[in-house]
Amino acid sequence: MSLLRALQQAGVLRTLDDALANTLCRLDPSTPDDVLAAAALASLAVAHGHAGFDPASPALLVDAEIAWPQADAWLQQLAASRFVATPASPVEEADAAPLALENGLLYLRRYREYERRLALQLQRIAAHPMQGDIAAIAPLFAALFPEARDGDHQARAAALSLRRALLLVTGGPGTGKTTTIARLLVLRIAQALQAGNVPLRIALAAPTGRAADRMAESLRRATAQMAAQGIDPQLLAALPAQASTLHRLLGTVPDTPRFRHHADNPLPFDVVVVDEASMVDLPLMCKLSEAVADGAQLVLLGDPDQLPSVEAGDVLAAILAAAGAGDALSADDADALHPLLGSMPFESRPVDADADGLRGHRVHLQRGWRQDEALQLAPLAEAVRNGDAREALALLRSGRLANVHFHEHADDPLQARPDLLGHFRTLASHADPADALRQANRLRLLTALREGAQGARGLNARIEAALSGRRIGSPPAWFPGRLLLVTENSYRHGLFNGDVGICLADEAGTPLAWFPGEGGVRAFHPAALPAHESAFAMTVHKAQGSEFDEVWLQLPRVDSRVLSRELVYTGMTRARSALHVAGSAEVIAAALGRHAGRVSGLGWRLGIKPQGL
Ligand SMILES: Nc1ncnc2c1ncn2[C@@H]1O[C@H](COP(=O)(O)OP(=O)(O)OP(=O)(O)O)[C@@H](O)[C@H]1O
Repeated sequence: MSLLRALQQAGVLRTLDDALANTLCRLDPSTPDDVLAAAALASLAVAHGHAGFDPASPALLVDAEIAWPQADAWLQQLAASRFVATPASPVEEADAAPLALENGLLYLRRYREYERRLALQLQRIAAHPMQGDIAAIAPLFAALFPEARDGDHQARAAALSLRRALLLVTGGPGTGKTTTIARLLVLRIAQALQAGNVPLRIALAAPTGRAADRMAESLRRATAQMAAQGIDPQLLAALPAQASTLHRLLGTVPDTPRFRHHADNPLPFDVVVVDEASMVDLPLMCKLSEAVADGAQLVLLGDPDQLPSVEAGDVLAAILAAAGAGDALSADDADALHPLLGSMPFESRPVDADADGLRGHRVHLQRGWRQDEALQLAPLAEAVRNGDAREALALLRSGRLANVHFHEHADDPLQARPDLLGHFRTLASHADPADALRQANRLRLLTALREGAQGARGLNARIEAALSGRRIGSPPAWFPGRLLLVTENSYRHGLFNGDVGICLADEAGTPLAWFPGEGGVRAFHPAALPAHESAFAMTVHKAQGSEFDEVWLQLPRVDSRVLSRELVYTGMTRARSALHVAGSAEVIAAALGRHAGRVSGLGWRLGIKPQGL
C-alpha cells in the first residue's frame, strides 16, 4: 500500500493535509507517492505545533503502525522534487516552491520563512550595542539590589539589561521575573535621564489579555514596593501602568493576519517586554521581532518548563537552546558590569564573544519568593519538571504539601467535588460582570484533553446542562452565568483565542457576553461573537497565561500521547492557593515520562552567525 494511502487509512491526516497532497499530485502526476505523503505530513506537523516534519523521526508526529520509508532515501527523493526548495544557506529566502527542505526538516515554505526571518531578526536585535554610563547608576543599582554582589540572579538580569539589547529572563512561577523587570526598567529609565535623553518609551505585552492584566498587576505591586523602599518617585512615574496583548501592541488590521507595525513601520518603543513568551508561536514571534525598531531592546520573560505554544513553534525553547542554561557571561559584560556586580559573583562560564548562538543573553532565576503563600507547590512542581514520577506521587499521596490535594481515583470531578457546580451556579447571581469574572477566576476545572469523558468538551456539556436545565447536546444557549472561551482570533472584535468572558443580562434584561477590556469590561451581543465554547472546564493548553485561586486538574482515565510533564506542570502551576490533582498513578507516571518537545530548526539557525552582523 502506498504511504499516502496508509496515512489516509490510519485516519491521521486532516482534509487540509490531504488536499495539499492531492493538489501536488494534480499539478504533476509523476510526483512520487512518498513526496506527496511527506507534503501532507509537513502540513500536519504545523497543526501539531511543529515548525516542520522530520522524515528521520516520523513517529514523533504519527502514532500509528506505518511502514516508513528509509530516511536517507526519503530525503533524497524530497530534495529532487520540483515542489521542494533546498535553500543554499539558512539566511537565503527559499525558492518559490510549496515546500522547503533544510537541515533534515521538511517545511511548508511559509514556516521555513518565518523561522529564517525570526532568526535574522533576533540576531539583528541582539547585535545592537547598548550605550550608557554604567558606573553613574551604581548607587541606584545598589539600592534596588542590595544582594547584587552575593550572587543575586535578579540583579544579574537587571545589570545585563544595560548591556544586551536582546535579553531572556526565565524562571518558574514566583521567581521574581516581573519584580526584576520593574527594577530593570527603573535602571534603564534612570540611565536615559542621566544621559539627558528623551524619556524611555516602554511597552509591556503578553500573548493573552489575562496574562497582560496579570503582568500589569505584578508590575504595579513591584512599583509600590520600590516606592516604599524610597526609590525616586520621578523614576517610578515613568514606568508603564498598563500592559497590552501582543496583538494590540502590533496593531491588528481588521480581517487580516497582518499588523500595522512591521519592519517598515516599527513599534515606537525603546524597550519591549514580553511576558509568557513560551506561549508565543512562530508567526507571531516573527512579526513581533520584525516590528522591534533598530536599536530597541527586546526582553522576553518566560517559564521554560511550561507547555510550548499551541500553534507552531516552541519558539522560546529554541531560543533558550541557543542561549544555554543562563549561566554564561561574556568577558566584556563581566568587565563592564563590574561596578554593579563585583567580580564574577556567579559560577559564571565566560563566553568569548557571542560567536556561539545567544549565549550571554539569558539569566535564569531559580529562587522562589512566594514563601508565605498557603499553597506549597514548589517540591511537587520540581518533581514534575524533572519527570520524577515516584517523588511526585509520594508527595501527592503524603498529603504533607499545604493545600495540595490528591484524588487518586476520581475520574468524574462533578461527582468528586459537588461544590464545583455550586461555584459555577453563583456566577449568574452577580449584577456586575467584572465581579462575576473575578469570581470565575477563583476556581477553574482544568483538563488535559479536550475530548473524552475527562475532556473539557464533555464536562462543559454536562455543566451547561446542569446549569441551564437544557438537555445535554441541545444547542448552547447564552444563559446567565455561562462562561465563554473564545477559540479564534477576531481582530474585528478585539477578541482573541483564549479570552474568557461571561454571559449576563444588562440592565434592560438583554443577554450580553462580557469580556475584560482595558479599564473595564466590554459587552458583545452573544450571537455576534467569534467562535467560542464554554469555559467552565478548560484544557491546560487554553489556561496558559492564566492563574486561578483554586485549580482542579483532571487527568484522563487512560494515558494519551498528549500528556506530558510540561502539561502537568503547566496545569499545576495555574493554581495560586489550592491545587487538586485527580488521576491515577499510572497516568501520572506515563505523563511525567513524556516531553512535549516540538520539531523546530530555530535553535540550529540561531547557532549560526550570519555574515554581516
Ligand atoms: N528579590 C525579592 N525580594 C523579596 N520579594 C520578592 C523578590 N522577588 C520577588 N519577590 C516577591 O515574590 C512574588 C513573586 O514575584 P513576581 O510576581 O515578580 O514573580 P514572577 O516570576 O513574575 O511570577 P509569575 O510566574 O506569576 O509571573 C511577589 O510577591 C514579589 O513581591
